[in-house]
Amino acid sequence: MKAAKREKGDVEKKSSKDEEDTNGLFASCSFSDLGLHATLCEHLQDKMGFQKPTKIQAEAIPVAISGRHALVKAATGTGKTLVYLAPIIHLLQMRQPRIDRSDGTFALVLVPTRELCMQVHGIAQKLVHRFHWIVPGYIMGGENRAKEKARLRKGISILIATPGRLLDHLKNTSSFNYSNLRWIVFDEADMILELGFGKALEEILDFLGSRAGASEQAGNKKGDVKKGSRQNLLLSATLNEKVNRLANLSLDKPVRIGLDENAVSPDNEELFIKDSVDSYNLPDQLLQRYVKVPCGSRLSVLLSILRALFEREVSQKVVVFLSTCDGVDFHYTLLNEFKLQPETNQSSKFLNCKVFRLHGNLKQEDRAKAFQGYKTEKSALLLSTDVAARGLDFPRVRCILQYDSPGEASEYVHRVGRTARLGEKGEALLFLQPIESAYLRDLELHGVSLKEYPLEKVLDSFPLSRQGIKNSYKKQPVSLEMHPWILFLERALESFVSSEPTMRKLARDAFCSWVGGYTAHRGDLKKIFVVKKLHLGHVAKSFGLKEQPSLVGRVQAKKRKREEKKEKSFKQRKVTAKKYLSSS
Ligand SMILES: Nc1ncnc2c1ncn2[C@@H]1O[C@H](COP(=O)(O)OP(=O)(O)OP(=O)(O)O)[C@@H](O)[C@H]1O
Repeated sequence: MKAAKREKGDVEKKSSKDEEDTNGLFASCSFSDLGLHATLCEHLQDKMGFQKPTKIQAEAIPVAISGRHALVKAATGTGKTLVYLAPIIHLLQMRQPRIDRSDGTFALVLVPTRELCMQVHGIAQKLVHRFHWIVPGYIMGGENRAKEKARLRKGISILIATPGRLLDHLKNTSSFNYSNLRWIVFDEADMILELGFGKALEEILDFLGSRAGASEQAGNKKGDVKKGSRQNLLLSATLNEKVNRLANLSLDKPVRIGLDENAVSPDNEELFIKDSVDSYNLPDQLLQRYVKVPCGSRLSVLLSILRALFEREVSQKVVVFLSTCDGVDFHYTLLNEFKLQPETNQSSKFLNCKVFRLHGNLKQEDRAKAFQGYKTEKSALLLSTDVAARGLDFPRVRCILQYDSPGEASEYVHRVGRTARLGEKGEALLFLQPIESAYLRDLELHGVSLKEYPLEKVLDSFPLSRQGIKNSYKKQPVSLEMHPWILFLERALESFVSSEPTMRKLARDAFCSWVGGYTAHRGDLKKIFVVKKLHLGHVAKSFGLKEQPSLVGRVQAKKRKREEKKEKSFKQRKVTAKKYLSSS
């Protein structure tokens, strides 16, 4: 019998899920029907528990094997990573003579975030298990450049990279050998562009000699890149017209997969996607709801919902999306330290679960720890900015809370896409203030419609007698702001935040950043998220503050700090220049 040993406990679960295929996600063919090498198919099945390809894999893998350029759009969690990694590994392992590290990089995968970089690298490592001569590696912001240089010098066959760091090495690492480069993959292409890497990508394409129509690549210092056999792939769950320029620059007569007929323009070679309002596919089994909460009650409602979720099911994973790094830090500390007052006879933590945080201002090692930690934990809460919104595949996430609303509808789609992956159950809850209701209509334009969350029922479920509160309110309906549980929690939160100087500082910083973030909405969303309509005192209350911190003072202090910093580095430069001049 074949090596039937399973690597992971959940492999078995996946296999049976695949066989059932209640969601029609899987194709009826096998991986070998797609033309993949037998050893790779065996590994996919026996070691990774992938019994059958998903529909998007069945459609796109043969195209990728054929060598054609492709634009691939498919819902979140449908297995797009394998769409490019499997064909690349299949074609690389076939090469005779066998490829060697000294041949340098054959495939380049560009991703928008560091966590996605690590994740794709992890999958590539699993897939090359039986092909030890193929070496995956990654380079990304926040990592040690010298160590990366050493790894590039040794040779990396499949290189996964974030754009900024890749460009850095293209410019500064002379031993980086990409003369055999055959594939460039843009995973989450629209996000890479959203993050402002458009120009960097163009420079990268120039360096790699992969800009469409380039005769001899301008600025390619290597100049010896073998051309003609390039294949580029562009993928995302939300490919929209914003990627047209990149598609034009990097793709040659691409096959369009998963883009509906109306969204493509067959007569215009240059316009790959022509949708003005894009409609997005979301998993059918995803339960999507919204809850309208007046600003001042947001924090206590968030805490109540989280508590209800973890009380309902002790072992589960939840992600809360927030708009700013300061917001994540404040809520992270609060959730780790807040306890209901002793008068309630309850001194344990308010939320009985492990809490992780992820955002771009954390040190790289803390980011990596949080990413790995949340991934392996069976029951935990992750508080994150949008760094976790794209591509991350945390197993068994049951619920996504969008506490701060996303920007464009595409961001909504990616955030909720962290749950209900590959046929799993999942629910998503969007927080809105009553003044932001129009956002629901914006989502509807993109084919996304949400039901209302039964907040009152959840709040009423808290045993108020435990808190020493009379539950006579039940006799007559009260507004959310007057709900005894909410009033009780608000008081407890305010007294907790005001009694702890660290908490107060975190709350003030989070408040200021939140208001800043609110003003940053773009385009039509500016008409929905109008900062002037906000009651800043209520915003302050949503950070447990009794009074609204002064935004003006804060802005001035920030400016002063910036100027002090500038001054200091200018003085330092002067000293260094003086030293240099006197020694020469
Ligand atoms: N054929 C398959 N059979 C079983 N599981 C699979 C198969 N293909 C992929 N998976 C698993 O499905 C999950 C989602 O895959 P992946 O992360 O590639 O999705 P995605 O489409 O890239 O999602 P996103 O758009 O969010 O980035 C992963 O856990 C992956 O291991």
